Amino acid sequence: MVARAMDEDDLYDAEEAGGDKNTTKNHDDVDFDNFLQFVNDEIATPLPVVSTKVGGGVDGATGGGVLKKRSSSIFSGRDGHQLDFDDVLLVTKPTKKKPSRVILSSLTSSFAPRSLTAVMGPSGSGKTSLLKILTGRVGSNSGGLSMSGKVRLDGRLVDPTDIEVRKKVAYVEQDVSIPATCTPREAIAFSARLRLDRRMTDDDISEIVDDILENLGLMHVADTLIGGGPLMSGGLSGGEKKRVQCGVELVTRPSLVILDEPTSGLDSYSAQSLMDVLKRIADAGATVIVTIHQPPPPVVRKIDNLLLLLGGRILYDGPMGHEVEETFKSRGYPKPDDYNISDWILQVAQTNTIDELRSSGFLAVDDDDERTAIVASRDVKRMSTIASSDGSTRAVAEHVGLVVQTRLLFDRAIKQLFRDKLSFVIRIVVNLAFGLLYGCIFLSVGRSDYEYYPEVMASFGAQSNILIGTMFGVAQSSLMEFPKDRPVFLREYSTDHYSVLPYFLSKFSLECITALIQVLSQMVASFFLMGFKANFFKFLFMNFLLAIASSSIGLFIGSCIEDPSVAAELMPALLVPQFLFSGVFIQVNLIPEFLRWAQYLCSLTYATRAVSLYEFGNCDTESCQQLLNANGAYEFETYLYTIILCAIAIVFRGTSMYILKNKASF
Ligand SMILES: Nc1ncnc2c1ncn2[C@@H]1O[C@H](COP(=O)(O)OP(=O)(O)OP(=O)(O)O)[C@@H](O)[C@H]1O
Repeated sequence: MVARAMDEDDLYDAEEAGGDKNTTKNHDDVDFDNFLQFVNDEIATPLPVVSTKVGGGVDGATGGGVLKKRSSSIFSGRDGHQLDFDDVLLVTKPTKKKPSRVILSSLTSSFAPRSLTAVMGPSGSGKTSLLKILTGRVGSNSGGLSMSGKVRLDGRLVDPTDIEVRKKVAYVEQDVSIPATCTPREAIAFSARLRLDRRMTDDDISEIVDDILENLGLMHVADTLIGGGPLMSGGLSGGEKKRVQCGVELVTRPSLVILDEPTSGLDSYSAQSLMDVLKRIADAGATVIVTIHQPPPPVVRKIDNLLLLLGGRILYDGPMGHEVEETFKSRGYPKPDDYNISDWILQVAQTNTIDELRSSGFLAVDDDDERTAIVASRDVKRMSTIASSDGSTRAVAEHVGLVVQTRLLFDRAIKQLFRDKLSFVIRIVVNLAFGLLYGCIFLSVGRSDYEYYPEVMASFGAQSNILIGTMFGVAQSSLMEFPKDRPVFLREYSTDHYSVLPYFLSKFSLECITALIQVLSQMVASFFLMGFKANFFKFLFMNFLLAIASSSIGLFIGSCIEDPSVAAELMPALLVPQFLFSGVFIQVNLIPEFLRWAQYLCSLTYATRAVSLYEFGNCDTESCQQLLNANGAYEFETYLYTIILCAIAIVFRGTSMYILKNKASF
């Protein structure tokens, strides 16, 4: 394994051989120059990049000794990013009922490379909000919030919401968003294959994956389904899932790692092990920032710097350890012997009022809420520029192309379908059962000679029933499935796993397969009992197109509306009017003219017309022709109905793609 890890490092070194470190840096500079619109500054002024706090330990040699030390890909050296933020203010927008509330009060601080910084503070003090701003998940346009301030990466002003900036930051959110049907090994390997250099062999990838699994203490569950969801019992514990999410981000050897409560839900040994991994990554050169609640002493020893927040203000910003204790002691809060430091500082923060803390010298006394930070030791511990690298910066990797991205996504989706097969099997069984029911109710309606109008109407009703069943069934399942995929897509897209097109292509391919099985099961059960005259395959094809158009509508609603229950409420509003305008309940020519145009908005209209042409088009009886004319079936050629349904599917899918891309990009 060691030999493998070195091979990989050699590969990176070889990639770099063509240019020195400055080449890489200049590349970054060019990128950042495009992102300087943040708070309307036209030209970024490179700051003298400083670290205000204590840097990390020496390369790879520190840590609590919990884990086996060895040369490893995730611990190999890199250039960290200096991250500064200046006057970051986050307030809720005032409404008629609620006045504006300050969440973050003009915070200014910085995080240096080669250091592990803990962001601590009581619940609600603004830790997650700060991380969301720094990682671009909250921006100046976030609904309900107003944000201002400046963020600099390596001294250059950037817009953290810009997708290109976001891709530089490995962000592990509080909520886990890994597909439940993957194993930890598959989840990490998926991320590695898509985000690491395409020239890596499968063996290289599996070495890296093993390395991460081992270091994150996940080997014993490496091949267990992550689980979760109503139909998949068992699976990993919350803490294990969280570690998988960390592994997925650490696979790229990131230079800037931001983790929101990575140790919550972990037992103390696992928390210690994870912090040891993060410390070693910081020692390798990365800038590592974590939010954490009351870490025990062994974890505290791994932390280089502390940013302590209270009510959106900075209470302490400086080195962790002895300096924190001294600062609190000098301001009248000496730590009692039976307290550990993290418990003590949180107790002080929570049991004293802002005024008391101010009068002790903790917060600025000039009563200016927007300038409240004291920066412990800032003057004496100022360090110069970006921490130097140990010379093994990774060159920009060549990622796999769109075809491989699509294949990998499709493979994962197929596995997902098979592993979560119960819900799919239920869907098919329900379709078969309904198909049989329809078949029995409309038994042999298609075997009449359609002389009388009620015979034609019965057959038309039977066709409509099949089509409506398809429309509801497919749109519903597409809408129900999407909330599971949505957070996964948003995380993976924004962390540079793949582009939007492969995601939609793989999803579409799988949906074609599942929709076809769904439609086929219903039609096999009903079509022959009903005894239609139409060609089975033509009917099946039109029904399938309606299914695809309907699933596209489901996807569209799912991408617009985050809350699945709201989306489910909205669904009937989009589907039910289709019965009214497609001639099922009332002939189209009887609908008042000023409303008749709505028929053209309904996918069901086109499918119904095409199918009735297949069934009654060759029938010369007056009844058949009356129905076809009344419902406008002759308005277009049959092939045009096919084209229109395809166009509906494309428009709704394209719009969903656009909406999701924008959501993930923000
Ligand atoms: N979108 C929002 N709209 C309104 N208020 C918000 C929003 N996001 C966060 N807040 C408020 O900002 C405050 C800080 O929230 P935040 O999640 O950043 O705290 P935290 O320190 O991470 O808490 P915890 O440790 O419990 O996770 C809270 O009072 C929260 O209600």
